Amino acid sequence: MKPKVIVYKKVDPKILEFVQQTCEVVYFEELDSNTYPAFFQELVNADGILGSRLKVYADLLDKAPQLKIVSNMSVGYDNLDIAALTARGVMATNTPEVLNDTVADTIMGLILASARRIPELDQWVRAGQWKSELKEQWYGVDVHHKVLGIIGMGGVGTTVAKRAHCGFDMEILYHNRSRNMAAEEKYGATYCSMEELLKNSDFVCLLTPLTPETENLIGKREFGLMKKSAIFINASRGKTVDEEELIKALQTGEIAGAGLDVFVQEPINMDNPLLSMKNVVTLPHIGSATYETRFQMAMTAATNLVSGLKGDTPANLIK
Ligand SMILES: NC(=O)C1=CN([C@@H]2O[C@H](COP(=O)(O)OP(=O)(O)OC[C@H]3O[C@@H](n4cnc5c(N)ncnc54)[C@H](O)[C@@H]3O)[C@@H](O)[C@H]2O)C=CC1
Ligand SMILES: O=C(O)C(=O)CO
Repeated sequence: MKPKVIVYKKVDPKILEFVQQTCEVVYFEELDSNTYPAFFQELVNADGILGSRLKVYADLLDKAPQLKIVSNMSVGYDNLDIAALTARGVMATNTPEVLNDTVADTIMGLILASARRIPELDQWVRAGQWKSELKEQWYGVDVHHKVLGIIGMGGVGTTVAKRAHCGFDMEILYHNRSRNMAAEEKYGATYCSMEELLKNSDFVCLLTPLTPETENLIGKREFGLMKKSAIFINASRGKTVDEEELIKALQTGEIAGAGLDVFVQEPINMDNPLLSMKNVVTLPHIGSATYETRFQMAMTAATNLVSGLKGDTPANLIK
């Protein structure tokens, strides 16, 4: 008998066909108040689940006594309680590497958009404000030859460093749990303390996973250490930053601007002050959201799922 799996995110039909070769698939394009009851019903005898963002904690695992593998279709896995999964002998996998280039492109987009004020000026042109030669008040700041500080020099961080160093002649500072010799050798990145990085960077880019250690990693003290001209970029998770302190730092001119792909609450509340700040560029968590990369992520997640259910060790087993 084929193992039973639930795919709870919209994926390309080719992904479903691949999984169906070895598994019986129950498919939900998304989980919402309409589909949750059926999802929980199917969970009772599911061997595997594939999707993203679902909080897989002990309470959910209690409803899934047969579960053998949780295949997360993202590299970040702060939605999984790894200790609870391990205690029950359930494998968990993620999708690293395949998204590095796309996420790094998004981050360069945020850096350029905030430094050169692209969304703000787009609005200005469309509003019919471009009536004479551009005045100094609309100038931006250069990105090339500036200092980029990367906190969390892993797969995505290294790929951002490559673009920034090779394409924009930027000087790279980084802070990480351990030295990244490849980034140092290939992209001239310099390892430094968090404090040094914050004091000396023109752009501070946060790329750590969300863990108990990194929750609110950047707050009042850290914004206070940054240059007043600094632009803060966050594409990790909203909770790695104290969002209230970010808002204050932007309001008081402690920093010059921000480019944000992630927020404490997603989708963002329309009354979030960040949305009314001209010096903030906001994106709806689109880091990896291209057709090509989402397909690769889904195929990686499907391959992990099938491999785990066949009794092999999945390539991206979270340890
Ligand atoms: N906005 C988006 O759509 C996306 C967001 N992400 C986020 O970015 C995170 C990083 O992704 P990858 O680079 O693929 O992961 P990775 O695991 O390759 O790199 C993370 C790096 O952060 C470092 N790190 C962890 N804790 C740290 C700490 N306390 N201080 C300093 N460094 C620390 C690690 O040593 C590692 O080098 C993901 O966990 C996810 O939350 C990733 C992809 C897309
Ligand atoms: O992979 C992740 O962690 C994301 O946030 C979406 O790509």
